[in-house]
Amino acid sequence: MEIFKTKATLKAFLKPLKESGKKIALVPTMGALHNGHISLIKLAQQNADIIICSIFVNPTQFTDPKDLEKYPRPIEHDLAMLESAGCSGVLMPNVEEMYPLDEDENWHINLGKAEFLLEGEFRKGHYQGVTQIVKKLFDAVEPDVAMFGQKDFQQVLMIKNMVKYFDLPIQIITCPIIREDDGLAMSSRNIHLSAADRQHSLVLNESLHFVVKHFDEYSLEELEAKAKIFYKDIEGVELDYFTIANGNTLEPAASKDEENLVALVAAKVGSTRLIDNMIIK
Ligand SMILES: Nc1ncnc2c1ncn2[C@@H]1O[C@H](COP(=O)(O)OP(=O)(O)OP(=O)(O)O)[C@@H](O)[C@H]1O
Ligand SMILES: CC(C)(CO)[C@@H](O)C(=O)[O-]
Ligand code: BAL
Repeated sequence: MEIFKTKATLKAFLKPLKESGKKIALVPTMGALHNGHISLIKLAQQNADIIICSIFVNPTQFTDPKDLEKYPRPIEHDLAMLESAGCSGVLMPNVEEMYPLDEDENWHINLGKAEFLLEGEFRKGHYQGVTQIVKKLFDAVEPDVAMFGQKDFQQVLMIKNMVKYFDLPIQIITCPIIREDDGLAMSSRNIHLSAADRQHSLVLNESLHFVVKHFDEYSLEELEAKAKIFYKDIEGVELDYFTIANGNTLEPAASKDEENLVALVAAKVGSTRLIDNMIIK
């Protein structure tokens, strides 16, 4: 597995591979890898010949400086995981490599109304930062396909909008959510959960599961109300939102008959903010 600190060395590595017709996949990450990330690598291997993973904790998508500061960075562990997963190359740039210019501060593109809902409401400007770095990574790698996890449901929608905005010839593949045995969605931030938080965090999966299981029995209002009751009286858990939304617009579902429905949740568990979702249909 090759390790690249600069875009130029990665481009030089990829050039002959592209010329010989190899299909390239990019798996963008912020590191602190777990089996969710490895599932992205494995799915990439089914869709391409050469798999490039990027590890970059992107400052422009963090709205809370403490969140950025304490983001885990276990680099040796990450490289060992990628090596044994059969990843072809890793791009590990520093901040100057990705943001060399003052103009970088001016990034703004139209991502549609959904940018401002849900995560966009709680993390203002988050998706401008995400799409800015993903565009830079796409420019550096020029992949045929790129893999993103359904765990960040809204992120996938924003990336697809960014791809449309620039008319990029890149296929976006969404990977299912990988969970721990007890249902908690794997996330790099889970490492910050105390033993009590870890127990309390199960409420996200349980409330989503309830909505999917009982979807036919109740109205949308009843489902949301019942899901929110799960969060009452759990010490240290603070619900940011629980919504049943249209999977294309992320607007609250107006009717149970809509075609794409998804339940999405974000909650603070102790000092850690977690997100999760389940597709209803
Ligand atoms: N449990 C999971 N199952 C599938 N994909 C996942 C999972 N967790 C993260 N991913 C995907 O991995 C990619 C990189 O995500 P990232 O490095 O931010 O990890 P993360 O675990 O989501 O971390 P955090 O949520 O703490 O930022 C994203 O496309 C994300 O959706
Ligand atoms: C896509 C991404 C790597 C951009 O920094 C990040 O938002 C993530 O890890 O989901
Ligand atoms: N996994 C999404 C990246 C973030 O939380 O900033």
